[in-house]
Amino acid sequence: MIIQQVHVTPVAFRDPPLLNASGVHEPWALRTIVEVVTDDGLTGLGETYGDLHHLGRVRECAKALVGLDVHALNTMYARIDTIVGTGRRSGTTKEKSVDRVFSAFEVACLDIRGKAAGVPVSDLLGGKVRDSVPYSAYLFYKWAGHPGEEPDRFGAALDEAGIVAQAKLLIEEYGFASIKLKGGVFPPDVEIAAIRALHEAFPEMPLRLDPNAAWTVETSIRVGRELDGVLQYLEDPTAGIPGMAEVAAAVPMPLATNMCVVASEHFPPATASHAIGVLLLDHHYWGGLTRSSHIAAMCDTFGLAMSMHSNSHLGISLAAMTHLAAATPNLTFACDTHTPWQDGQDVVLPGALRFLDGAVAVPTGPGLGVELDRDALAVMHEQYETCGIRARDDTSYMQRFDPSFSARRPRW
Ligand SMILES: O=C([O-])C(=O)C[C@H](O)[C@@H](O)C(=O)[O-]
Ligand SMILES: [Mg+2]
Repeated sequence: MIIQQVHVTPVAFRDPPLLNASGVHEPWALRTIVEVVTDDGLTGLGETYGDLHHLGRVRECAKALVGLDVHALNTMYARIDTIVGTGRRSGTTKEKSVDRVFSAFEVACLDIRGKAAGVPVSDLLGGKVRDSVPYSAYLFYKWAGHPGEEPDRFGAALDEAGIVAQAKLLIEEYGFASIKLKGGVFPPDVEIAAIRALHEAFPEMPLRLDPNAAWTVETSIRVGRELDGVLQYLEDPTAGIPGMAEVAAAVPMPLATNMCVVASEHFPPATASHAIGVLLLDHHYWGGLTRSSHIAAMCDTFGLAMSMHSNSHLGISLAAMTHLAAATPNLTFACDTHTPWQDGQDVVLPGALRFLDGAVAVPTGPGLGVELDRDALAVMHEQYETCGIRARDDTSYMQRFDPSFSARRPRW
């Protein structure tokens, strides 16, 4: 199974104006689609970030993988390290860049290996321990529509009533059984009120709040204490391992992160200081599915619970996330997904991945279990060509409408 060709296609899809601590999502989200083709005619799919700088690296590395066997993942990683890492960056930054580029190719190779063996990717990761993977309703404060455009079908969510209405809509359509609110948008008391309103509207549902480190240690402790008994976990209230450790020691609920533990070298200080109780896995930056399984084993060793992080993504990523979650015994909590916000837009043929009661059934066919929709890929690539966006920049987009906006952290 020798790699003969690698196709790398940037795509763009519509994204609603979702608010966060950095600003607001632009009208188009970007992704890069990777297709690895072997000499025996098998094709594997991968999906990764779409920013131009990253796309350039993915393209450069794709050429270096031609001629390798799809099993030669260590050689593949070393080649990518030579191109992306050596001499250009050091430490965590270097490792993260290599992992980010490697991930899409690793997923595509696992897709091929699963197809060749006639087994799902979850089998290659040790076998599924659950038949379906629960996801949470990922709520965002949002504008009714992008400025100058018609409102989108989700409408505005700029206060607690809007957030509760959004939760109702997503739960009705997807059946989610837990809720995450993206915070760091309004002063903490406003977001506390939104969480309380959600608790009142959905008393049985586990709730999480993620302000993306928009708060000081003091604010984080105050919010954590006020939301005692209401939050399942509090995600990245403040920046950095030492700050998180201070908060963790003073609040009743566990702290989760996709910000302060993002490379292996963060494990020793984070575990020694008990900074986090939950790690959000993300194969896109942890170096693919196999390496993510190793991270899960590390979490098991250190007694950390697990959930999964997401960014705006399409169906190849959802399939990969679902296989990984299915084969991760210690994945404790429902995973994040941005799928509802893509509202049916996808590069894979419909039908393979379905949400039922908030969960996606683990595909049982060979490989990832999703097939590329070539027409959709062409349309989304054309959208990429014409949309004018080449890198995600929530802050500049926000500043177009509010020049005084600052993404400084901590803000409160
Ligand atoms: O858990 C998180 O930090 C995220 O999901 C990061 C994302 O980039 C989110 O903030 C977003 O889509 O704006
Ligand atoms: Mg987060």
